[in-house]
Amino acid sequence: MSGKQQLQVQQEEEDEEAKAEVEIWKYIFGFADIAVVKCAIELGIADALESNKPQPMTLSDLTTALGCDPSLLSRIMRFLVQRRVFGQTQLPNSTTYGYTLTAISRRLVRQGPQSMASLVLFESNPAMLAPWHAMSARVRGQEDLAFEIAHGEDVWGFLAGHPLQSQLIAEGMACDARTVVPAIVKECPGLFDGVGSVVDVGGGNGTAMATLVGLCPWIRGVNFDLGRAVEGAPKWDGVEHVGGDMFVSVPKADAAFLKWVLHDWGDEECVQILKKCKEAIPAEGGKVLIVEAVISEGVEEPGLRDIRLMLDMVMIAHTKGKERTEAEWKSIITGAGFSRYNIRPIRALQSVIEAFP
Ligand SMILES: C[S@@+](CC[C@H](N)C(=O)[O-])C[C@H]1O[C@@H](n2cnc3c(N)ncnc32)[C@H](O)[C@@H]1O
Repeated sequence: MSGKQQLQVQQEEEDEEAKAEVEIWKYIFGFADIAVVKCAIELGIADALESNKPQPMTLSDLTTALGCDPSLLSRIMRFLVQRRVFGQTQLPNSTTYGYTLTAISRRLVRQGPQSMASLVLFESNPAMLAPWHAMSARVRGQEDLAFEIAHGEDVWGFLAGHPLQSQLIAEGMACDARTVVPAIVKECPGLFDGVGSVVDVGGGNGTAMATLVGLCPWIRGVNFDLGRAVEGAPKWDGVEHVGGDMFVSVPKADAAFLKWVLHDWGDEECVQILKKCKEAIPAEGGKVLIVEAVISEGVEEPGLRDIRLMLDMVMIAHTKGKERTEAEWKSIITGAGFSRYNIRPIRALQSVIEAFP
């Protein structure tokens, strides 16, 4: 190696060290992001800004509206403005600044059409954070799931006995359903042509079916989930709630829809669930729509890939499932007896996998 090359290598190493010196702090204090956003939702900061729209709110306005300590609130806002969660703008003819919503904080408005607030509150709930501390034990080979190590039962057993968390998951999943279902309908033209009925298997509180029926009014929707999940669910036009166990049987329909259900389960359970879905749809013209992430090597948009890999870690912490590659999807789909499948990517964490009997 020439002297010049040696100097270049040395410089690169120094740059790498300098970057790492900063980056390591993200891992030390990474929880601050989730905790402060949770705090902002609980305080109702985005809701106050939404109510005052289009006027920005000064610190004094916000302090009065939320009944908060001004000095602490200003530090929270400084942190969140730095992350572009909120914006800050100088008021006309004034030296005072006001806070505004950004594309991120519009998703923190509790009742907003793009709201992801309930999903933040579900994932940051102490019961859902506890299993993260048991990940290493599970990875080292402890048979119990991380969730079981933390709570003594799996997530579904736990939710059955904890109505607050059960409601949080239902509302959290509904946030995703409200954005993903319109993306599916828009980006997969023809997907629901000639489909008269759809059963959403593990459909939670029915938001996905209600959204689908709203966009495709020729569809009769069935929202199928565990009895306790559908008992308290809201009533939706065009959607029938049915309680039951997808490992036993699935209500009949032209198409079965499974969003963020199979990733909660191991391969064996996925094959069992898919077989029950196959029994529920017509052998001719029926299909199963699996709305899940597909982890691929290389071609994924890097930001989405990162979140898909994060979601895979959530699966270790909370379930016995995983995010799957196309080869892994193919294995369980063919294992359940489907003859063919295709994958339709959408602008979301999930793709739509169509599986045909
Ligand atoms: C992660 S949530 C997904 C909810 C919904 N599909 C969505 O994406 O908005 C998984 C759902 O599976 C349901 N589930 C779990 N075990 C089930 C079973 N044995 N039979 C039917 N549903 C079940 C849960 O109650 C929960 O609503």
